Amino acid sequence: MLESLKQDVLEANLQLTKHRLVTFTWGNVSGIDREHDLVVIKPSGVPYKELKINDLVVVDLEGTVVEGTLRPSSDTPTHLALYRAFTNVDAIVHTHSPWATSWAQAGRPIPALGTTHADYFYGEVPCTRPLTKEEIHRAYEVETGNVIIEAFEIGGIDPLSMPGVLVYGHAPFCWGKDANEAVHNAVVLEEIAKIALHTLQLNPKIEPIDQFLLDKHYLRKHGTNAYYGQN
Ligand SMILES: O=C(CO)[C@@H](O)[C@H](O)COP(=O)(O)O
Repeated sequence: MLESLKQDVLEANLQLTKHRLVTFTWGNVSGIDREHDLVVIKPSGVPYKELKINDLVVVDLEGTVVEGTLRPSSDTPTHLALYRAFTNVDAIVHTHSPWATSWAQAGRPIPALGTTHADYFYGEVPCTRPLTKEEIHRAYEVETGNVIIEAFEIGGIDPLSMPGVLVYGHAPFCWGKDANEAVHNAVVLEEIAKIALHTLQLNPKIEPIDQFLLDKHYLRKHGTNAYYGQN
């Protein structure tokens, strides 16, 4: 089942190592078939170089394995929480990319310091609050999803204009309309995390870019009158 989605999710998972967003078996990519509410996700702990399409696991939104012989990613509950809450997101990627992970471990949102950032993320990339001890003990991966949802609800942030988040003390999650776009956004997040850190080292007093410049760059790619590129 879902052969086309599986192929997209497999290729996206393999892109994580190509773009050096993960080491060993860290990270994971999933995609959802919204017609059937079924999610295809990477199996837990399988080295990417050994990953095959039949290793991918299909789960429903409650996390029940519908197809597959391997255990799904340990982060599956986080992906499922996000799919339930962000209904216009159809693929999710989690990485431990070092620069974005450094911001997450520092508990700091990534400010929009330049146009590279503004082309993809409409404002600062949020960082969640820490999970409480109770949340960690009760349901770590589910609660990781819940603190992401909470950050977007409290901030009034649209997941479509902010396709990424930093989980406090952990690492980033990104998403998109398909698995390839989700990984693309994760690559950009890693780039802007690196650029932002260097920018602040060069000038600790630098302020985020003005709203009109943020608007100009974000909307030229993503607005109703977007004109960037060829299509
Ligand atoms: O965040 C973590 C561990 O901190 C996970 O991303 C693992 O790094 C990958 O887990 P699996 O998807 O292989 O279960």
